[in-house]
Amino acid sequence: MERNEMSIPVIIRNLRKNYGGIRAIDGIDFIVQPQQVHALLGPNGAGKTTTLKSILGFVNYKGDIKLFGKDIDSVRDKVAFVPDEKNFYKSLTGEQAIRMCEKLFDDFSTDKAKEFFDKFQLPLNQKIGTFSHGMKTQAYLSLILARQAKLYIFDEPTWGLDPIKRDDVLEMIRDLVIEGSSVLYTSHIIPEVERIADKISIMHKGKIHFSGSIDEIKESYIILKSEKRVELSGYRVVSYCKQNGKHIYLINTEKQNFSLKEDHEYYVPDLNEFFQVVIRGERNVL
Ligand SMILES: Nc1ncnc2c1ncn2[C@@H]1O[C@H](COP(=O)(O)OP(=O)(O)OP(=O)(O)O)[C@@H](O)[C@H]1O
Repeated sequence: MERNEMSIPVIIRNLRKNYGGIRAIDGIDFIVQPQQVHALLGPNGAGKTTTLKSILGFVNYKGDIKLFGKDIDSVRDKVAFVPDEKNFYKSLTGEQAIRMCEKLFDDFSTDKAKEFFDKFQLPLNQKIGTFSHGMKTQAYLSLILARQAKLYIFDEPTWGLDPIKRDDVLEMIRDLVIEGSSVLYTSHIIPEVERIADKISIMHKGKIHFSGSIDEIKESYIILKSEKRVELSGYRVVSYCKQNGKHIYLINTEKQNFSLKEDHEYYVPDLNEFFQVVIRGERNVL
């Protein structure tokens, strides 16, 4: 093992996972760097949850996953996660769940957990199984954020939350990296990703199609939209799709001066436009 791998929260190399005949993950690589919020962004069925389950050792997989240079079982106490299915504490009240976490996790703060329950206005004496979807999400977040983990993994952490709670949770996630931890989370909500992610991996049909920052998107790509097909030989067209009757080209302009004689509409894409062309064009743009 290289020495510096021990400081890297997640390294994934050639991860593959099949469920019977379904190829859920098709050879992905990515790295979660220290003190970064890394978002795994993709449409339904992209393989995001399966990637998290593989990292956490909840499913068998092929390929290599290292957390702080080690296998998950050696570092489990440094990793806190909110799963996609929130059934674990359903027969417990908030109070009982907090007591259980106290016993389970050395890094758990009872005071912090109670503060979060209070902040989210969750009753401590009601069974978590009777909570609404949004309340369950908040209860799980309260129990996880009360830990002092080195790596936090969230599967759709804002699922079912109202806009105010969503904003609070996004701020809490940002605070984790300010305090020195690292975060990997899944989402398909682009404005949320735009707000808090340092790095974004776009996943579709089991593959990572882009991994980088919003600044890298803005510095290295343009979108060209046209009513008719455009001759772009000589340019690096990395993805193409047709939408609302328009031809849309995603062009990598790195180390190239982009100039067209004809009067075409072209501009620097925001994350939403970039995501749409990558996914609709089904291209790996790296
Ligand atoms: N237990 C399972 N058995 C069989 N197929 C599965 C299982 N879990 C996931 N899959 C399949 O693997 C693929 C990836 O699913 P996954 O849940 O990882 O996607 P996702 O990106 O998290 O989707 P979503 O955003 O809708 O939650 C899908 O085709 C899904 O049907």
